[in-house]
Amino acid sequence: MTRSLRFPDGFLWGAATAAYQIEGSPLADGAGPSIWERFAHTPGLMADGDTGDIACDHYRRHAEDVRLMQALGLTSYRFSIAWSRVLPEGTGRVNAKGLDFYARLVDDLLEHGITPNVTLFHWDLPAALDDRGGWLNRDSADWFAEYAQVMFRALDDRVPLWTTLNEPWVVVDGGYLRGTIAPGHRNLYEAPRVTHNLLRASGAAVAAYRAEGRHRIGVVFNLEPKYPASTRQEDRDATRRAHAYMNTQFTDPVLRGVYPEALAALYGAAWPDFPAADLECIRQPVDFVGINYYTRQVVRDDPTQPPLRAAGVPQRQRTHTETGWEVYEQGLIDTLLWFRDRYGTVPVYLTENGAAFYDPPQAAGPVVEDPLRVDYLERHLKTLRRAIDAGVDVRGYYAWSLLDNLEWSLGFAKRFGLYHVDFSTQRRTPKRSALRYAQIIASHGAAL
Ligand SMILES: CO[C@H](O)c1c[n+]2c([nH]1)[C@H](O)[C@@H](O)[C@H](O)[C@H]2CO
Repeated sequence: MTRSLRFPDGFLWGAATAAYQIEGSPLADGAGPSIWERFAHTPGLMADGDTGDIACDHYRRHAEDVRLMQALGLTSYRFSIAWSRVLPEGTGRVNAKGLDFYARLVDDLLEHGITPNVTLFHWDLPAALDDRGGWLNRDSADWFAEYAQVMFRALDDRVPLWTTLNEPWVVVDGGYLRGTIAPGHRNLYEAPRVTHNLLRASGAAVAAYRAEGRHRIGVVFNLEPKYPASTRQEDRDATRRAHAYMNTQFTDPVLRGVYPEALAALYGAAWPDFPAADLECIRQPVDFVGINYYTRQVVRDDPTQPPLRAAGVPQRQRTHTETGWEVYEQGLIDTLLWFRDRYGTVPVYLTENGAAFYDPPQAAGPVVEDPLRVDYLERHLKTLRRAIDAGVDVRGYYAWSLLDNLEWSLGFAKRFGLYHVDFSTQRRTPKRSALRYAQIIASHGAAL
């Protein structure tokens, strides 16, 4: 007798996107430039010279895309606000046309029975604020709280789920340590200060929400479980460092009010002495946490890789995605159980999960066949069901992504979408994974 895989009543079935990756028209109707406008137009930084100038043209095709969501039976849609579309200089003047775009999108979603889940910051900081120091400037917490309050006052009557930040780790590691994403810095001393100001900003926005919000607000972390490559003490220590750097550097301050002790040793002289009052702001209680899960990392000691002194060990015996990530669904339940055991019963949404696979060129038929993505989706949803059965309070799942889109500096070649996008015609075509997801949604999981 196989146990039913039905998900709990009220569980949300969603898909996720982000403004700069899908909208296009980045400077339309009075919008100001973001740091991604600058980064993407800097020669040599983007694969194939791809930019978000058009992307999926969602700014103009949003009504069509909401109908695509309805066709799948989605009950929720996670998307981000382009901060500089609403506040062109980042603070002060509000661009009514920018705000109106998001109000119309929210109203359209609600008319189609789709719950909006709104991310305030998905990496596209207004360029005008970067000119004032960006996340290196302690004032960034106030700038973000001001922007958040504008959005709460405009849309909180219709938006039941808000998140402050998407994946602060990626901003810190990619934007300030490795330079692989905007603003493209490579500075060990900047990294922990940016972590701190991002978390301060999130806390300030949550505090602003408590003053007038009527619904729920959280924050989104990418969590990647780390497994030692061997039982050697050096590998176990390296695994602990990698876990602190990528995971608890962010979850512990927000959910426990302290940074992991390992960070001071990891950053050394670059580790600042943060005022205790800052941690009180950062630890503002959240109503839920979004977790983005894609893969795991097997870790070995590597003294040649400062500051982490750790390296990933390829698991060549297993399927990998086009972004080089191992398909490892066990890591999802390991992560969710770890999260619950460490932080208790804070509700969780799986706010991103998906894979880029090479979708072979296909005749322009009604469906793009993507068997590897179907398998990835099924593996992870079955595992999510196991985690819920084990007592983890998971309230929803968001496939990354609704559409093939701009995979940041990797460009358009990495395709994560449930819908294939022909970027020369903007034609959307459902992939087999979209149809399978629709079937799973229609049965509330029983069809898994
Ligand atoms: C480090 O992987 C992260 O969990 C992660 C993966 N992803 C993300 N974060 C971002 O939130 C999305 O904007 C990306 O498009 C998506 C696919 O790469």
